[in-house]
Amino acid sequence: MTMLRDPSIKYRPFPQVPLPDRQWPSRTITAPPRWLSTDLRDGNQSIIDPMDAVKKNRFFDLLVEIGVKEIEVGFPSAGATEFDFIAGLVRSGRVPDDVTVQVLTQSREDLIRTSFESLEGAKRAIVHLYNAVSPAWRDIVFRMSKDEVRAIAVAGAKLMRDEAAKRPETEWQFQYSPETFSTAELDFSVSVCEAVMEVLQPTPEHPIILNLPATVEAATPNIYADQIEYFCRNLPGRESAVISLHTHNDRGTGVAAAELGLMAGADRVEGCLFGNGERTGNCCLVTMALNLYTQGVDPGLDFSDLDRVIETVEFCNQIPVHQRHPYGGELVYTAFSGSHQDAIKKGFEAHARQNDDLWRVPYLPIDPADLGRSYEAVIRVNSQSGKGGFAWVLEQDQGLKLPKKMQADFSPHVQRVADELGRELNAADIWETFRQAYHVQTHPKHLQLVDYEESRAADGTRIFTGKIAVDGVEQSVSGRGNGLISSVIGTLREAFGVEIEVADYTEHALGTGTDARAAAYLECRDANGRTIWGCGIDEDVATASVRAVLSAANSAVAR
Ligand SMILES: CC(=O)SCCNC(=O)CCNC(=O)[C@H](O)C(C)(C)COP(=O)(O)OP(=O)(O)OC[C@H]1O[C@@H](n2cnc3c(N)ncnc32)[C@H](O)[C@@H]1OP(=O)(O)O
Ligand SMILES: CC(C)C(=O)C(=O)O
Repeated sequence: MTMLRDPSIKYRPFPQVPLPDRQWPSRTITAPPRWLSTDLRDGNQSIIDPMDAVKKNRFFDLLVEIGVKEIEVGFPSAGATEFDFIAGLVRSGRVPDDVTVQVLTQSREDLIRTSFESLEGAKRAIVHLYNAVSPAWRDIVFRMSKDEVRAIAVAGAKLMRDEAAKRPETEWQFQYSPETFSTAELDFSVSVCEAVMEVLQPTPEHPIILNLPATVEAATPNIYADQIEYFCRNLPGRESAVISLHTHNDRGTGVAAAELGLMAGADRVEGCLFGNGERTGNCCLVTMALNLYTQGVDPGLDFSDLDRVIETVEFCNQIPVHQRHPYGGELVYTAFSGSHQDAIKKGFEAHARQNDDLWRVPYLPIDPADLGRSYEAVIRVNSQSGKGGFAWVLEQDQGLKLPKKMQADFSPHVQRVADELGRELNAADIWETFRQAYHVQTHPKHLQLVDYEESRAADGTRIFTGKIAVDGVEQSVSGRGNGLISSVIGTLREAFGVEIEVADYTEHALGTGTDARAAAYLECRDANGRTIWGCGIDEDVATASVRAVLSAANSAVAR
């Protein structure tokens, strides 16, 4: 086999656009575009098994629910499934008044006629005509000159005009795509579109949609933006055209190209949910819309229950949404690594304290709750995790707020278990590790709080009585007020010879109202001066405190 020394010699750099005074780089997007979903057309034509009517109907309903107002529902001349679905839909009365359906046709006579027939009876519809215009398609696919290719577009436009005139009961809009626009000569694309406009006579009140596809993405997104700005500046009658973008993702920048294209003057964006579409897909409408959302621009599309959207899209396309897909992927709000967890946990705490709604949580570009995601899975623990990780999980799962020093004490326990298991630790694993490390609750072999009662003296001081057991041998304890902890410790020392001394004590509430409980943490020293921790979780502070003493005592006994 002959090997090329440098295979890249097969390729050439994409030429620059002659636009030295380009304006788009200094613009910002301040309003959403008109959105068109082509899930049921470009998306559908790219999947292994195109959708049947059940799937198409379900997808259509989803698009209506999330607020898409222009929906390309198919390619009527592709076959009976497509035709029947489209004809059935427009006649079913299921197209809301504020939604316009669109169909695509090649610029071929029989296909255009079939497309109009499929829309018979529609209140309003867009017929979308296309033919490829760039050199490779002219030379290789059509073997035609520029004039001949322009003539294909003009002939199609004339037929569209005439077919529409036969059906005045429908409010028609015309869309023309110079397919392969981004790899064609710009002046030629302008001239073809101009010729189509001459036939269809659009006005500012009744504009044509000129859709400028990056049919195959072949350059960096700034080049596409230059092409859009150039086209907008050089199209005669620009005010009578809605400029639409239709990007593909062959270089992985389909969304970026559409964003820059909007900055360059476009009005409308075509794409698919989660970037389905030919080859590497189309511009992802979810990503693009939520990118706007995170800049404070309401995209006008509702993704507040994103998991339901994903469920329908996956069912209809039979393609899973990647776990790392922007905004929607299962893992995109999850931090496993220690420093990320630490920052996110601090971010959530700061967010809870601040007075405004401004979202400023490190590592999370959007509030998962805005998309219907809960915070629970944001931080997950494995061997790459740090203190912030398990502290967050314990707080979310058990309501426990571990003091910082106790987090440091618990950390090696979690690390050991994560290394031993070699997998992610779930909340139950962490809680079990915690229970074992601090003898939380009781263990048959250890000390137990058997009985506990609390009352108030006339001056309000707490009075308590109870029993402690070791291996079933019970011992009474009692105390008053702040002497509670020391009196239990005294009882333990006398009855069982357990030596512990309190170094520090913290408590916090775990709930409110009838669910109110408390957690208490003791930092203690055992007889050898080593630090041990006690932790009690209970229905009130006093009980939690006693349990904390017992758990510390259990640790001391265990040593
Ligand atoms: C970029 C895009 O995504 S465009 C959308 C593409 N989507 C689809 O093609 C899905 C639906 N398509 C279909 O079901 C079929 O292609 C049909 C029914 C429309 C047409 O099928 P066929 O008649 O077998 O034609 P086929 O699809 O092979 O197209 C090839 C012919 O169309 C011509 N053609 C291709 N594009 C165009 C165009 N935009 N305008 C005019 N002619 C075109 C080709 O030159 C070729 O002509 P030739 O046979 O004289 O060489
Ligand atoms: C028909 C056009 C809009 C298309 O799908 C493309 O060029 O990718």
